[in-house]
Amino acid sequence: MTEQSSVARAFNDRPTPITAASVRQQPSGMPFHRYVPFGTVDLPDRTWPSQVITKAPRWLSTDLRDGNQALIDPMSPARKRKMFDLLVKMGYKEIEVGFPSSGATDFNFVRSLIEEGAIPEDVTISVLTQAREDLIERTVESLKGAARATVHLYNATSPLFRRVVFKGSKDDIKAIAADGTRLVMEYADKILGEDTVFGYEYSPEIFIDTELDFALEVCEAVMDVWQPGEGREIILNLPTTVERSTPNVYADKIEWMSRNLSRREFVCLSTHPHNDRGTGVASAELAVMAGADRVEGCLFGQGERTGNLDLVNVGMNLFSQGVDPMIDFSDIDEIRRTAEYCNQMPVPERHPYAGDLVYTSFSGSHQDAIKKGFDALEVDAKAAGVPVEDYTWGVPYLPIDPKDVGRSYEAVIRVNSQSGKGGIAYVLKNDHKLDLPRRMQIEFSRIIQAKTDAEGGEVTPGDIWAVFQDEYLPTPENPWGRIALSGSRSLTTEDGRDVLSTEAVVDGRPTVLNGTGNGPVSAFVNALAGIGVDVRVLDYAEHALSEGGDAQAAAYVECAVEGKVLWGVGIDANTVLASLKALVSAVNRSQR
Ligand SMILES: CC(=O)SCCNC(=O)CCNC(=O)[C@H](O)C(C)(C)COP(=O)(O)OP(=O)(O)OC[C@H]1O[C@@H](n2cnc3c(N)ncnc32)[C@H](O)[C@@H]1OP(=O)(O)O
Ligand SMILES: CC(C)C(=O)C(=O)O
Repeated sequence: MTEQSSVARAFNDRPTPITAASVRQQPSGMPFHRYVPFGTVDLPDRTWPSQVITKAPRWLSTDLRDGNQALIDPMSPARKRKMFDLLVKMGYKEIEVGFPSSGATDFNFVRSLIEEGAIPEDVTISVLTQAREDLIERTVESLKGAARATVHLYNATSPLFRRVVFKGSKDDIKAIAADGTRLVMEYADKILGEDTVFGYEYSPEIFIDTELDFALEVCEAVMDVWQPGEGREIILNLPTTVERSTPNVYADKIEWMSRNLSRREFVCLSTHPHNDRGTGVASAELAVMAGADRVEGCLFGQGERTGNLDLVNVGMNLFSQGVDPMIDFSDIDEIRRTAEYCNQMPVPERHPYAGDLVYTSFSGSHQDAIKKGFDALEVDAKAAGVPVEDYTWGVPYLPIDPKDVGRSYEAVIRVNSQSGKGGIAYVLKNDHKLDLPRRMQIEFSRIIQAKTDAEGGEVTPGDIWAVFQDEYLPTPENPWGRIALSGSRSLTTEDGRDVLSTEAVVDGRPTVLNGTGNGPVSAFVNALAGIGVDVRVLDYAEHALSEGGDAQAAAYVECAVEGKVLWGVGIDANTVLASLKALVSAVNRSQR
C-alpha cells in the first residue's frame, strides 16, 4: 500500500469526501425498457481498429437527392443549379442529381444539366430510383445524352421492412433487387446511346438492420445480374439509413461484407451513413478504415431527420491529419453561404469547421494558450526559415489554421466576462500591434473585467481599444490629465549626463520641464520632481509598431507615482518621446 501524504490524510479526515458511492443518480422514469440493444458482430479478428486513413475515399454528394428530399421546401431549379455548380467547383466527381421519377422538377433538372452542357467531362451524375419498372424507365430516360451517368437502385432489405413495408419473404425482396437491376440494364440498353458511359449502383436500404448473410445474398444476386468484371464496376452502397448502432458495429459489418463479397476487386464498396445517433462522421471514418472505398453524404450534413453524413466534416478531418481531401474547402464561408441559400437552412454556429464560432475562444485559459501558441508559431517558423503559413500547425485549441479555410484571425478571440489577460492582450496585438508587457496585461485586463462585470455581454475589439485609449493615451479629442507634452524638446549631454528641456502644459499653464539624468527617462523623472511629482521607474519596455522610415514605436513604463504602482503608455515616431509620453501617461493616471 502506498503511504498517504499528510495533505491527503487531512482531506480524508473530512466528514463527506466525494466518492462514486456518494454520487447518487436517480432512475429517470423514462420507458427505456421499450428498446433493445443493437446486436453486435462476431468478428474477433477484425482489422479496422488499427487502420489509418492515408488517402481520400471517392466521394459522392447526394445534396441534390437525399439532401433535397429532406427539405421543407425542396430546391427550385435555380437553387439546384447553384448547388450543382458549387459541388463541381469544390471538386466532387460523383454527384447524385435527383430522383427523376419523382416528378417534373427533378426530371427537368437532370435534362437541363445535360442539355445545357453543365456537366464537366470528368463528372459522373447519378440518379436514384425505386425498383419499379415504370419508375426505372422514366429514370433512365432522364439520362439521354449524358456523357457519364449512374443509375442507383434501392430496396429495403431489413426484417422490419420485409414484414411491414413489402410484406414479402427474403426471396421476394431479393427478387425485387435482381429484377430491378435487370430492368435498369434493359432500359439503359434501349434508351441510352453508345456515347453514354454507364454505371450502376445498388443499395440494400436499411443495411444496418439487415442480417449480414442476407445483405450479402442480395448483393450477390444483384451482381449475378450486373456481372461486374474488368472495366465493369458495380457500386454496392451499404447505408445506415437510420443510424441505430454504435460506429464500431457498423465498421464490423462493413469489414465483414468487404471480406465476404465475391468479385471484390470489381466492387466499389460505398458507405452512406445517416446521423440519428449523432455519430455519422465516426461511422463513415470507421467504415473507410474497414474497407469502404467511397463515402456518400451532403454538405454540412443536410438530409433526412438528423441528416446525412457531413461531407465537409469528413473531408476537413482528413485535411487536419495531413491528407489531401481532394475537395477544395479553402473558402468555407462561400460554401456555407451557398448551401444555406440552396437549402434555406442555417448552418449552426458550432458546426464543425464552418460554424461562426468554431475558431473563437471566449475563455481566459484558452485565450492565453492561443496567444502563446501564435507567438511561438511565429518564432519557430522564423527560426526554421519557413514562411509561417507553410510551417507545421500547432496552436492550442485550434485544430486547424482558420486561414486555411478562408477565415481571418479576427474572431479567434472574443472577450467577455470569462476572458483573461491573454485574450485582451491578443486583441491589442492583433489589431494594434501593441505587445503589452505581462504585468501591464494584468493591469489592463482588470480594467476590462470591471467593465464586463458591470455591463455583462461581450466587449468588442473596438470597445477594448476605446477603453485602452481612454485609459493610457489621451487624445486631443479626449484630453485629460494634469500634464501634456506640448512643443519642442531638447536633449544635450554634459559630462556624460543627459540634460533635457521639454515644453509642456501643466495644470493648464505652459511650463518648461528641465531635468538632468543618466538617460532621457531619468532626466525627465528629475524634471517631474521639479514640479513636485515623485516618480520611480520600475520597469520599461519598448518595441516598433511597424517597419520603415516613418515607423512608430510604443513604450511602456511601470512606475511608482507617489507610492502608487501603475503603467503608462506612449506612442511616437521617436522612441525617446514615446518613453516620455509613457511617463506622462502613468503620472496622469495616478492622479485621475
Ligand atoms: C432512404 C431513402 O432516402 S430512399 C429515397 C426516398 N426518396 C423518395 O422517395 C423521393 C422521391 N419519391 C417520390 O416522389 C415518390 O415516392 C414516387 C413518385 C417515386 C413514387 O410514389 P408512389 O408511386 O406514390 O409510391 P410511394 O412512394 O408511396 O411508394 C410506395 C410503394 O412503393 C413500394 N416501394 C417502396 N420502395 C420501393 C423500392 N425501393 N423498390 C420497389 N418498391 C418500393 C412500397 O412497398 C409501396 O408499394 P405498395 O403501394 O404496393 O404498398
Ligand atoms: C437510397 C439509400 C442509399 C438511402 O438514401 C439510405 O438508405 O439512406
